[in-house]
Amino acid sequence: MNIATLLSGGVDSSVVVHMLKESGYTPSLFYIKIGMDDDELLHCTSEEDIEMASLIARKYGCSLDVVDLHKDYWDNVVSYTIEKVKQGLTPNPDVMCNKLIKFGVFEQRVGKDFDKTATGHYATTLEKNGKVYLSTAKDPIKDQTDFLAQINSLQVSKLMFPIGHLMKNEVRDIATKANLPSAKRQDSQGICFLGKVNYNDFIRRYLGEKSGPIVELETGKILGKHNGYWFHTVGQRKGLGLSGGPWYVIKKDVAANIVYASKGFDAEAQYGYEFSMRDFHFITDNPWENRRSEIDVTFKIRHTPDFTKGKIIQTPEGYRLISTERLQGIAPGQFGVVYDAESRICVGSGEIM
Ligand SMILES: Nc1ncnc2c1ncn2[C@@H]1O[C@H](COP(=O)(O)OP(=O)(O)OP(=O)(O)O)[C@@H](O)[C@H]1O
Repeated sequence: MNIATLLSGGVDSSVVVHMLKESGYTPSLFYIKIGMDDDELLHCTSEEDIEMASLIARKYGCSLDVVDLHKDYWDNVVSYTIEKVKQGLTPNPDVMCNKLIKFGVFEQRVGKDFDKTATGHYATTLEKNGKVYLSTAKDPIKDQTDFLAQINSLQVSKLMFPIGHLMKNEVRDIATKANLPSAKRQDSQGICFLGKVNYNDFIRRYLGEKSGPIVELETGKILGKHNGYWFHTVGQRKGLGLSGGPWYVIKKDVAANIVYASKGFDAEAQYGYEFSMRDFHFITDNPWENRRSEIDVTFKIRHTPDFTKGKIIQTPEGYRLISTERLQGIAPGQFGVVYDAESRICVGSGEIM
C-alpha cells in the first residue's frame, strides 16, 4: 500500500510516521507550505517546521517533498475568510483548510497517486454497512472532528488517522521513547497560516478601520467606540475596551456599523436554545432520510471538548437544532457540527444562520 503522509514537523504527525514504519510501511512525506515570505506583517515562518520534518524523514528513510499551496490557500481559504468577515459573520478557516487544501488541492495534485493519505488529526474512521464514517477521537480534549466536518465520503474513505485511538500523552510518550526531535515541541495553534498571524492585523490589512458605536442592547445607550464591526464576534467578551463589565457582543448591525453589547454573565440576550443551519453537508450519508420527526443528536457550535445534547429537525430552509441546554454566543457563520446521539459518528455540519 502506498501512503502519503502530511507532516507538519509537529509531534502528532511525526508520531504518525513512526507508527506507520512500525507497521511495515514507508510513507512518502509531504510538507504543505503556506504564507507570504515577502510580507513582513503576514510572514509565517516555516523554516523550523521544514527542518524538523527533514530530520524525521531522514530518521525513517522516507522521502520528503515541500508542496507550495500558497496561492490555493489564498484563493480559497483567505478569500472565504475575508468575505465572511465583511458580511459580519464568523468564519472558520480551519474547516475550510481541511476541506479545500489538505484534502482538496493536495489530493488533486499529489494524494491521487497514493492509496491512502495519513495525517496526525485526532479523529477516527468507522466502517458500517460497507461505508466509512468520520468518528470521534479517543481523546475528547484533542478531538478535531469538528474541523473535519465539511469533508466528503471520498475523502473520509481515503484517510488514515493513526493517532486517533491514542490520548495526547500517549502520543508524547511514543515520541519520547522513539527519540523524535519533535517530542518536546509545543502544540501548534491550529492550522497553517491564519493560525499563526495576528488575526486582527490580518483583518485590518484587508478591511481597514471604520469607527462606530458600541450600543447597550437593552437600553440603546452608547457605551463606547469600536474600530469596525469586523473586529468583533457574537459571544465575544474580551477586547471591547469597556469598563464595568463583563460585556458581551450580542449582535451586529453591519449596514449601520453598530456593535450591540449586553452586560453581565447572566444577561439573557447572550443565550439561546436553538439555531438554524444553511447548506447542511452530510459527510458520508444522510442517516435521517425519510424521518420527518425530531431526531436526537449531539452537537458543537465551537471548538470545545464538550458535546451538547439536542434535537435536529428538517425545515424548508435547511436544518434547525434545538438544544437541551442554553447556548452562549451562537455566532452566525460558524459551523454547527452534528454527531449521533452517542457522539461517535460525526454526521456533518452546516453554517449557522
Ligand atoms: N504545513 C503542513 N504540512 C503538511 N501537513 C500538515 C501541515 N499542517 C498540518 N498538517 C497535517 O494536519 C494535521 C493536523 O494539523 P494541526 O494543525 O491541527 O496540528 P497538530 O494537531 O498540532 O499536529 P502536529 O503536531 O502534527 O503539528 C497534522 O498532524 C498534519 O498531519
